[in-house]
Amino acid sequence: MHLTKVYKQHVAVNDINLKIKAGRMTAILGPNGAGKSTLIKLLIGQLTPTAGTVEMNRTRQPGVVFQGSVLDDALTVEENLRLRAQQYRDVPKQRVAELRVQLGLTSFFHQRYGTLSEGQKRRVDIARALLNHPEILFLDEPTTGLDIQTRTVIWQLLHDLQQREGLTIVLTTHYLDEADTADNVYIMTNGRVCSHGSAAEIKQRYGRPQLVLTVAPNAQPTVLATLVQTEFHVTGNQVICLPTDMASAIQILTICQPNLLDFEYRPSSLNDAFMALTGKELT
Ligand SMILES: Nc1ncnc2c1ncn2[C@@H]1O[C@H](COP(=O)(O)OP(=O)(O)OP(=O)(O)O)[C@@H](O)[C@H]1O
Repeated sequence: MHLTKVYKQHVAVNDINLKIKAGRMTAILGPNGAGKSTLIKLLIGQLTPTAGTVEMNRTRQPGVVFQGSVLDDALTVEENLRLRAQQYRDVPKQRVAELRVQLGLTSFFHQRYGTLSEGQKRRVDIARALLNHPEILFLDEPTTGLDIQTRTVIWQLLHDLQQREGLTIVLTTHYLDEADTADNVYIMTNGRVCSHGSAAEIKQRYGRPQLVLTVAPNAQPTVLATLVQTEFHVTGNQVICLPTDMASAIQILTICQPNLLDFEYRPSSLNDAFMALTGKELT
């Protein structure tokens, strides 16, 4: 609550209130330098806040996956996991074998960690963080630097863990499509949270749907005359309208139909919301 972290003069995290819901996936979305990693480090207790407190109801230590791995390149996947398992007091013997199956590590289980692909490494890192059966798993940008297929696999795996095991997941990302599927999203810029809620709520609050009308030759004046109550701009033979909701988009289409060659309806996206909130695109 009211978490703040100041590095010398720089305020990296500025008075942030965060509520993590048990058994859900929470995404902290923001561009590079927004303060996401600092926030995660405050939540797991790796950094001491300059002000504010963290309250966590849990019995076991949380699992944490950092941006850089803590595993040994020269050891195999199995050796790494067995070694790490020994560092906890009560990890049952079969836990490593369980995670091998659950995270799909079998085909490279006896391969040295340093020789794995980035996606394979990420899976082993997640297995390592789950050795002591944590109730909550923190991941700092788990999919950054991965190709799109591998990102999808890792993302699916995290959703499965959350849904099947009831694991609470908190992760940072700068990919909008990933945040879109989380249960709860916090949008961060310059150390502050500028919006939070479900992706659908944020889109509804800040996003604007677009209706793109491709207008028949010479019909533009007629179409524009009907748009008295709608914001729009014109590019070539296209009129880009910003209706307030789907119902008003349908109304525009009904009135303009005789003068249209084509149309496209684009529902509001998290990117629109991000732009509306920050004036910048999240790239
Ligand atoms: N140890 C430190 N000393 C001074 N400034 C720091 C330190 N760590 C981070 N910062 C600064 O704090 C700000 C937030 O950094 P942080 O790593 O939390 O951002 P981020 O959102 O995680 O970015 P990225 O996506 O690039 O990891 C940045 O401006 C960064 O330069």
